[in-house]
Amino acid sequence: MLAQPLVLVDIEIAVGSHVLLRDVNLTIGAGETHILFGPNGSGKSSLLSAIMGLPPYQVTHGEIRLGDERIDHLPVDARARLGLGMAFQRPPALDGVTVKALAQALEADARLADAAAALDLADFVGRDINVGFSGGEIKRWEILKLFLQHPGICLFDEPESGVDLEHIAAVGAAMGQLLGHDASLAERRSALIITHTGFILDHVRADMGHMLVNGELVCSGDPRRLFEHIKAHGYTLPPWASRLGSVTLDERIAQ
Ligand SMILES: Nc1ncnc2c1ncn2[C@@H]1O[C@H](COP(=O)(O)OP(=O)(O)OP(=O)(O)O)[C@@H](O)[C@H]1O
Repeated sequence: MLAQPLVLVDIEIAVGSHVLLRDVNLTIGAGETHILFGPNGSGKSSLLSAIMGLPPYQVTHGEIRLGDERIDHLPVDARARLGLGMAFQRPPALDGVTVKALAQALEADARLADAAAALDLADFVGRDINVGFSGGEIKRWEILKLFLQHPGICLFDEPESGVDLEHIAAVGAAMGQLLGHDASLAERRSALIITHTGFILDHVRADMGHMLVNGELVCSGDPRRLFEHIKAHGYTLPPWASRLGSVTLDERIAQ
């Protein structure tokens, strides 16, 4: 599926009456890869879940657009059909559904063998999805799943966490291949990637980085520079980054 721009306009995300994110404005152009940084509990996974349309995360203000289509009122399956795909941080086990069966349902049999081999999952095609998989195997399966689904825009929730040092390069290389980072911009997939370690920056062409603190996007800028700043100074506002939102970072952290 071809990449399309994903646009978030002034969105607020809540679970029941509890607001988790507010004033989020973000545009990921077709074929672009954006990186999302932020401390634990800042709302990164909630943001990805709300974009994907997963309950209980509700968009209570603003709009999410995929290409020309407004998607924030659509159920998760409709969003998937329009080209959104997500590699989950903690996906469920699917008893009775094998990797091979899902590949067949997605009409992706032809892609299965090579992609599974690249992710060292060739022996897993007959197994039920995530049943008895180790933490690292689950993460590799989530990337393989996106290879089968071929979405136009991929959301990755900490794809490296729990992956050992030998497999981490394979995960990074597979993500780069999935996103088409050796292809022209028109042939690439778009992506929004949550990372704490920054490992993915060695493997994909990241176009933009964003910092999320206390449920608000506070700044954006060059992803490598932003990551180096976070390593040196924590989740503080870099003087060179474009500031977003209406209050200062210190004010936001104090809230
Ligand atoms: N279903 C929910 N009900 C109530 N609160 C929730 C729910 N989901 C998330 N939260 C809260 O929202 C806040 C943000 O959680 P989220 O998982 O999005 O953070 P995160 O930035 O992804 O953190 P981490 O880096 O630790 O994975 C947390 O305080 C969390 O407890």
